[in-house]
Amino acid sequence: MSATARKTAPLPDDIRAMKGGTPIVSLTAYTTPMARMMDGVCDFALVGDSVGMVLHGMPSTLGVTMDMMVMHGQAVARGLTKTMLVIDMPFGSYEESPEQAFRNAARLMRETGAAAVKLEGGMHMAETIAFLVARGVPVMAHIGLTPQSINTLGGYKVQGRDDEAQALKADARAVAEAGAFSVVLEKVPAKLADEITAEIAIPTIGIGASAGCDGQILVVDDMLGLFTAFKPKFVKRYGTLGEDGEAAIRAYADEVRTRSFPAPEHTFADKAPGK
Ligand SMILES: Nc1nc(=O)c2c([nH]1)NC[C@@H]1CN(c3ccc(C(=O)N[C@@H](CCC(=O)O)C(=O)O)cc3)CN21
Ligand SMILES: CC(C)C(=O)C(=O)O
Ligand SMILES: [Mg+2]
Repeated sequence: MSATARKTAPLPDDIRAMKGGTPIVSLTAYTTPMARMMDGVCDFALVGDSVGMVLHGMPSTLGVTMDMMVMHGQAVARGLTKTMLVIDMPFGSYEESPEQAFRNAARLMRETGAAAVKLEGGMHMAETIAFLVARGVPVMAHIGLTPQSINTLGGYKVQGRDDEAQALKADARAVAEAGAFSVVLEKVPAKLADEITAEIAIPTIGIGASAGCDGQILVVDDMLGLFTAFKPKFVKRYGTLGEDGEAAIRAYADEVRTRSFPAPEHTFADKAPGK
């Protein structure tokens, strides 16, 4: 069933069941109004740790904290009734041990109402994914370009080219076998993304991957043209909100300086009407 025909949000198993069907539609969301715009249109919304870069001006996602994820998760949850909420586990909140991952995943779900968490990593996170799933935490995996590893990956580069391809396939298999209900493939060659999509039993969600993935995700501020500090090649701008906002602010500034704003209809008489 598509998100638009639903009365309630899908569950992780409903997303899993969309493998091979109509592509899964998703975007990031960090605030209530943005969540409302996509409610019932997207199948799931992700409170991404990209929030640090997009809303807080951080240079990478490494500085994002659990408290930030909880606060943005709560804001997004207030705007969703028909779209599933997924929340990123931030850097440092899950890598140490399965127990640490469970403690923090449980906090994210308890305090935000998210249906699932997402974490970065393939084979080396398989044990943690299985530990979480066994304890009631649905997990979306994220492999390929994993921005929390920017300092060991050496840049936001395409992953899985040439001799890296087999390792990326092994990561995809490992997270699927560990019980993840879906996996994000970020910035991997299209042919490799198609091969992984054909090979594993769970939906692949592409970002800079392939139209053949089982679904797609983008940072909503990127696709709206609202975030313009950088533009990855995989971003398509469907709107010009950044430019529109700048023009609106300039128009307001001009009108204030010329005293044409506020106009009479924006001001109040000293007697109430009819009195
Ligand atoms: N606004 C935004 N959009 C994103 O997609 C995003 C974030 N922030 N923050 C977290 C991660 C970081 N991601 C990024 C960040 C930069 C590039 C980028 O600049 N890519 C260039 C090439 C860079 C290189 O080769 O080193 C590109 O053209 O794709 C890609 C993905 C994806 N995620
Ligand atoms: C781009 C998506 C997949 C993400 O992890 C994020 O926004 O943090
Ligand atoms: Mg993320």
